[in-house]
Amino acid sequence: MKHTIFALASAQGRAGVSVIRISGPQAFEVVTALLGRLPKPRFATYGALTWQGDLIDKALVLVFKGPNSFTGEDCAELHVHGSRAVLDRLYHIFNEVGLRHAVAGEFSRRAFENNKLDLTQAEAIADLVDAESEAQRQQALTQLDGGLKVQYQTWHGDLLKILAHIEALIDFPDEDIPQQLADQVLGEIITLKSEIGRAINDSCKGRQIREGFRIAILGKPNAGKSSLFNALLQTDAAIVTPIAGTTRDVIESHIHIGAYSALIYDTAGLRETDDVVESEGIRRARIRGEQADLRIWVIDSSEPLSDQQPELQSGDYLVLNKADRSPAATRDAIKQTLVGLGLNIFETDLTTEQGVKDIRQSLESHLEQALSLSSFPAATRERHFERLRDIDLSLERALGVGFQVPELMAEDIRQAMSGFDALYGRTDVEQVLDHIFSNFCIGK
Ligand SMILES: Nc1nc2c(ncn2[C@@H]2O[C@H](COP(=O)(O)OP(=O)(O)OP(=O)(O)O)[C@@H](O)[C@H]2O)c(=O)[nH]1
Ligand SMILES: [K+]
Ligand SMILES: [Mg+2]
Repeated sequence: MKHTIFALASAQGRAGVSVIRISGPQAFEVVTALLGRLPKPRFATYGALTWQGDLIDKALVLVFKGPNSFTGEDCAELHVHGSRAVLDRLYHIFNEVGLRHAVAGEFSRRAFENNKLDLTQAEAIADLVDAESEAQRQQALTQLDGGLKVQYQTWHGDLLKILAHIEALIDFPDEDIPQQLADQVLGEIITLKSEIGRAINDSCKGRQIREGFRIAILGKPNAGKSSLFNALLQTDAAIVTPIAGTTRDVIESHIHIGAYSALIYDTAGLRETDDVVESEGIRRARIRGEQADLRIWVIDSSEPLSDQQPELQSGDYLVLNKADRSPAATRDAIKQTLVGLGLNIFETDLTTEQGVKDIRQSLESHLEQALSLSSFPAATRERHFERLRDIDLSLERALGVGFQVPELMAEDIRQAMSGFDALYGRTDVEQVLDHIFSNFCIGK
C-alpha cells in the first residue's frame, strides 16, 4: 500500500497559522483520530485536536475525498497555530502511526501520477510558487490552466491525422501512390513543421519571463559600468573607484522593471591585459555579453570613441557617460557616426545619476515589447525547447524520406508523436521525473 505523506504546506517558521497537508490512504483515519470525527469533505470544520486525552491545538480541518483532491488521493489539511511545538507534536504523532514526511514535490508528483495534472502543469505549479514578477505569475497561471498542454495536444492531434493518412497510402491497393494525395500529406507536414519552427523561435520570451531577461553592462575599464549598475539598482553593490580594472567578477542582481523580472550583470572592463585574474574576468564578461538578451555598452564620452571600440550590434544600448566632462558637440558628433546602426543611445552623468531615468523608462518599454504575452509561448523551459527541436528534426527527416520509403516516414512521424508524450510526461523515464519533481519545495 502507498504511504500516507504529510508536510508543512505553508512557509517554515513561526506564524499565525500553519497549514499541514496530508495525502494517502491513512489521511482520513488520522484526522478522525485527532478530531474525534471525520468532517464533511470540502467543508471547513473547527475543533480540538487531541491525542490520547491530550489537547494538542484547536484547528481548522478540511478533508478532500479522492479522486476529488489535489493529489487524487484522500487528502486533509490541518490549519493549526504556527508554533514549533504544535508542529513537532503533530509530526511525532504522524510518525508514530506510520505516516511519512513528504519529499520535495511529492504531492505534485502524486497528482501527476493520478492524472490530475500533466507534466507541464506540474511544472507550472513550481513556477507559480517561485513567481516574483507579474509576468511570471501570469505565465505560470496560463500554463497551469493548460496553456502548453492544449497547444501540444493540438500538434499531437495533427500528427495523428498525418500518420493515419500515410498509413492509408501505404495500404493503397495500387502499386503507385497517387501524386496528389502524396503531395497533400507532405504539405500537411510542411505546414506543421513551419508552425512548430516558428513557435520555437518565438518562445525564447517564455524562458526570458521565467528565468529573467538578461541584461549585460559592457565596456572599457573606467567607462562607468559599475556606476550605472548601482544607479539602476539603487544600491552600492558594485565597487566604484577611479582605478581601471576595479570590477573583476561578474556581479549579478535581480531587477524589477515594470511587470518583469530581469537579471542585470556588471562586468569587468574589456581591454588587453597580462593579469591572469583580470583576463579571466574579461573572459567571463564576454560570455555574459554573448548570452545576454540585451547589451548595454557604456563609454566615456570625454574620450575618443576610437579608443574604446564598443562591439556594437543592432538593438544594443549605448550610454555616453561622463556627459559632465564632454561638450555636447562631442557627444553629438559621436551620435552622428553611429546613425543607422539601430542603437538606443543615452547620455548620462552618473555622478548625479542624470539620464538614468531615461534608461529605466526605455528598458521598461523594451521589455514590455519583447515579453508581452499577447500569445502564449510554446515553451517555457529548456526541457520544452529540447523536445520541440527533436520533434522538428523528426519532421525534417520525414520530409527528407518522403514517399520513397513511406514506412520510414511513418516511423519518423511516430517519433515526433512520442516527443509530445515526453512533453506531457507520459513516457519520460523515472530519472527525468525525479529530476523535475526534486526541484520543487517540500509541501508541494
Ligand atoms: N565625472 C564623472 N565621473 C564618473 C561618471 N561615471 C563614473 N565616474 C567615475 O569614473 C570612475 C570609474 O567608474 P566605475 O563605475 O568604477 O567604472 P567601471 O566601468 O565599472 O570600471 P571597471 O570596473 O574598472 O571596468 C569612478 O571614479 C567614477 O566615480 C560620470 O558620469 N562623470
Ligand atoms: K573603475
Ligand atoms: Mg566596474
